[in-house]
Amino acid sequence: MISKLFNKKETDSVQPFIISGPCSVETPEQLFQTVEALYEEGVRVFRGGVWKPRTRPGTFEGVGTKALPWIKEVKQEFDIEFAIEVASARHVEEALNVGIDILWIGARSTVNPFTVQEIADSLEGVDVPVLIKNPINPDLGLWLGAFERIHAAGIEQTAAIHRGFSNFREKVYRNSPNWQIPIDFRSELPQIPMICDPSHISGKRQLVPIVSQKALDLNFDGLMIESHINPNEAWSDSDQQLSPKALGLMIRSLQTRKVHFEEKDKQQKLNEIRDQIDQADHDLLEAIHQRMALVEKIGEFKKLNNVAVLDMDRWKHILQTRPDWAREMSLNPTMIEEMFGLIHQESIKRQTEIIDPKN
Ligand SMILES: O=C(O)C(=O)C[C@]1(C(=O)O)C=C[C@@H](O)C=C1
Repeated sequence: MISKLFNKKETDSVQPFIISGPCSVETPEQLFQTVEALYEEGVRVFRGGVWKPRTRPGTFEGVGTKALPWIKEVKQEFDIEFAIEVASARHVEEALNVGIDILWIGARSTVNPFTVQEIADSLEGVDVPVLIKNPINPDLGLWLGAFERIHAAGIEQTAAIHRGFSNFREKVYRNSPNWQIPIDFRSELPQIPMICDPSHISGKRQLVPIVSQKALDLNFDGLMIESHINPNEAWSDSDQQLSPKALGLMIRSLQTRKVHFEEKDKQQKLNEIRDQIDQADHDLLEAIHQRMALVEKIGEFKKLNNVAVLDMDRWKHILQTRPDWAREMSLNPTMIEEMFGLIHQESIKRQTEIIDPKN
């Protein structure tokens, strides 16, 4: 049940917390059959879209309010909890009236502070867990802001859902994972459980196990995965839904990891390697410090001879050679290119301060 997610301690087993269910609730039969099959696979917390925010009009926008009694019925039949997406005060009211257990705020709502505030206001005095998906654009502040609004309304049980970020002509993912954003989120709000939604990141079912495994390797607390009794016939997101059987198989095949080393000698070994990393990082900073001193020397020289700070030819040469050197050392050339981009930016800043201290 969802309470497990909020009571999880760092030392607890790393079994991921699973929420599953169809992208959309379509018919009473589809809902019942999907829940029944997923229940057999061990799923106890369910999801199902009722009101669907779609990019383009004219596509299936969810069956709406009439799905709520169907959910109430399956909740009575099985001992389960059910989560639905809400995007307005009316949705919240209708969901709570039929005893929906968990609400989630979708990516298209998180992006809009007016919408989040409307939902927050409608939750004043209510005790219900709220899951908040990341905004569609890679903006950590918006995501954190949504939590601040919901917490200010008195909601205590909240969790984050990482569903990836919109992109342009990206070929692999439907929504780019940008893993650094949920990692940064966790360093800002470490007490908030983080769930990954591999279905929306992947966009195709073949990729769902890979993204799920990656999330577990990054120590996410749970997974929200779309599953449909007959994925190919689904009225929305048919490419990314798994059958309940496939979902069960996938969950059992996921490699779960421990959060920490348990044995003392292994922890000791880790500490030794970390000491070496500390030394390597210190050397790295020494090298950057030396480089900056040389950059400043050139800055003085340029000032004396009235030469401009930016030297495009030299910068191009650096941009060509450093990634090549990186490749020879089995380093990621793109990472090294980005690193030199930052270093060059700092060089320009320092030389500008030397040449023109007023700026
Ligand atoms: O080589 C120079 O002219 C420098 O000032 C050094 C440096 C660098 O950081 O390497 C800085 C600015 C220039 O655009 C090119 C290179």
